[in-house]
Amino acid sequence: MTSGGHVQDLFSDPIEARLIEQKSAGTWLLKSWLAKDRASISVQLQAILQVSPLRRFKTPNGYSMSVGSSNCGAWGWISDQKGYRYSAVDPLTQRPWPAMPEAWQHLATEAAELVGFQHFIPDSCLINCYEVGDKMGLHQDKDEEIFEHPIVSVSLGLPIIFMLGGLTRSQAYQKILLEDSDVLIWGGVDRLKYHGVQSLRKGLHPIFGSKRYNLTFRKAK
Ligand SMILES: O=C(O)CCC(=O)C(=O)O
Ligand SMILES: [Fe+2]
Repeated sequence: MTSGGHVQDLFSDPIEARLIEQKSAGTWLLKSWLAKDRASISVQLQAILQVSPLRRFKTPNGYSMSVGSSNCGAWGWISDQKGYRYSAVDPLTQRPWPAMPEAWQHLATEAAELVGFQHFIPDSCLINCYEVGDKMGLHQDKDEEIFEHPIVSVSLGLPIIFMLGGLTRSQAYQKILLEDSDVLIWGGVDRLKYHGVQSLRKGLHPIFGSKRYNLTFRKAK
């Protein structure tokens, strides 16, 4: 192998770009963390969506959410006229949500551990699919029974700007670029921070096409 080829190999290996950035007292960004897993995650994701397809949940005031959503794991986050909550049954299929792949649970547990959150065993994975123009306004994740565990959020496909705000809606937010294979973790003093994402911009990703998927791992119950 020529030395040029060797350098090329090193720098084209996405694993080389793995990096941990602390964004706030209780928030960490793991850059390119899942690059080596994304092809298998994509296959597992499509299998899950065959069983429990993406759908746009209705908010309690009757609007459709901008993103398409589904779940896997024991508990799925849902929304309808009755409010936001966790359900063991997919309201679309009237069957339990697909099981959370073991590899997914492990990656979420390991990522949390890496930044100091022990014993995080998620029982819920919300799947969101963003198409061009889709966004999510500032909100808190507060439908879980306890807030001792962090949120582990995996980004796949096209990049998006994540907004990390404060503990009140009116506080200024920092912008965090989330790219394919990044993992964002927030917990502890940041667990109830307002957050959201800005509109997805047009693009084409080699595996995920014109979309961005987000997997949000939580301990719901
Ligand atoms: O798509 C994201 O990165 C954030 C999603 C989110 O905050 C949620 O589903 O509660
Ligand atoms: Fe959220």
